[in-house]
Amino acid sequence: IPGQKVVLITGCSSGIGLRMAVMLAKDEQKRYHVIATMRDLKRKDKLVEAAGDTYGKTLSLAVLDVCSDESVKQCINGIKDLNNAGIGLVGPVESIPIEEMKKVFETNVFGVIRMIKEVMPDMKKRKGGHIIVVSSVMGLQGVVFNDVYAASKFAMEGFCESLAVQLLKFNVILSLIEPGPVHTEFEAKMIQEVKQRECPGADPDTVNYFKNVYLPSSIDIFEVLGQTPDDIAKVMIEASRPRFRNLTNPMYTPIVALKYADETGGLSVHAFYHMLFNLGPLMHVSMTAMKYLTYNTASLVRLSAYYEKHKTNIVVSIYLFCYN
Ligand SMILES: NC(=O)C1=CN([C@@H]2O[C@H](COP(=O)(O)OP(=O)(O)OC[C@H]3O[C@@H](n4cnc5c(N)ncnc54)[C@H](OP(=O)(O)O)[C@@H]3O)[C@@H](O)[C@H]2O)C=CC1
Ligand SMILES: CC1=C(/C=C/C(C)=C/C=C/C(C)=C/C=O)C(C)(C)CCC1
Repeated sequence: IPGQKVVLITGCSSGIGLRMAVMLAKDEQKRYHVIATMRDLKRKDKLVEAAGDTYGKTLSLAVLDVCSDESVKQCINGIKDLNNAGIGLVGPVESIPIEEMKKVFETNVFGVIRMIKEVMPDMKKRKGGHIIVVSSVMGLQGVVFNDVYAASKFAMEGFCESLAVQLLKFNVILSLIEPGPVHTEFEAKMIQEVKQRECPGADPDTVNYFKNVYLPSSIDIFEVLGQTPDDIAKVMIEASRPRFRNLTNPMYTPIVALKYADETGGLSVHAFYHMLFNLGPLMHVSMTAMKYLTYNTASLVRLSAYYEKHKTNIVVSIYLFCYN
């Protein structure tokens, strides 16, 4: 259909990819034709059901594995390319085999690069196109026990930040989406991974911090700050014009912003240490306080001015702010 934009999305069997595909396909003005891709079509039922009568009209299905050159080459013909496929990995570094780490980089880093390499030459030739990459807040700020996953998202951010400048010369836009915690299979897989991981090679203290300190905090953070895949899809669709960075969760933004408030990096390292090891249940209270505070934009602005001025621990500053 003339004027209709073709959007190719990777990783549509579940989560953010699935909801993005459905939301674009259901666009009332029918502006998009979505090619929803997944590596295994046996997993298509949830998507087909959610797509309803858009399936076969504004939404079609295709097979694509971001880890395979051949699969990517066979599938590509898109105008707008949304790189969403990704996998998580948590655990003490000592206990994770290098091979497992490489799988994360193969999917989250080389998977994205492979897709971009394939769609980019045609976009440059046409002098138009939009590449969207689902990164993470962990592409900007590491989180304890997520070392390898954060490293993979940092790698992608560096790649995209560099490439965006060149692409702009060809009128091709590159955008990153940086969600905080989102309730998808990613969350369930993470919780299961922490519970099941045997952590060979890690000492008992480390295993204890991973299972009995990190896990409850992490579950808590998902509970208090977690967004839905629809929230993420809306951020992209409702943006009036494309931006390079798109943090989707204003409640998580202060956590990412800490590193910019102190160039020595000490503030974020010590604030996270304090939140994880000293605050325990208090963190739940302060996160909840932050949730209510950030619902109000004016208080968010005041809050960030407060950080700026006092360059202090985020949780402590929230308390001080509450009493001010
Ligand atoms: N959930 C969260 O808290 C956050 C997630 N993200 C990012 O969002 C993106 C989507 O994750 P989310 O929806 O949450 O998680 P899900 O696990 O629900 O979805 C991930 C999708 O990626 C697909 N996938 C994995 N490997 C490949 C591959 N080699 N080729 C093609 N598809 C593949 C999965 O397919 P299959 O069904 O075949 O496994 C699945 O459809 C990821 O990049 C993730 O890093 C970012 C911030 C937070
Ligand atoms: C435990 C812990 C934290 C956990 C953050 C988490 C669990 C973030 C999850 C983000 C996700 C899932 C991104 C996906 O790409 C904080 C807030 C840094 C503070 C220090 C203690």
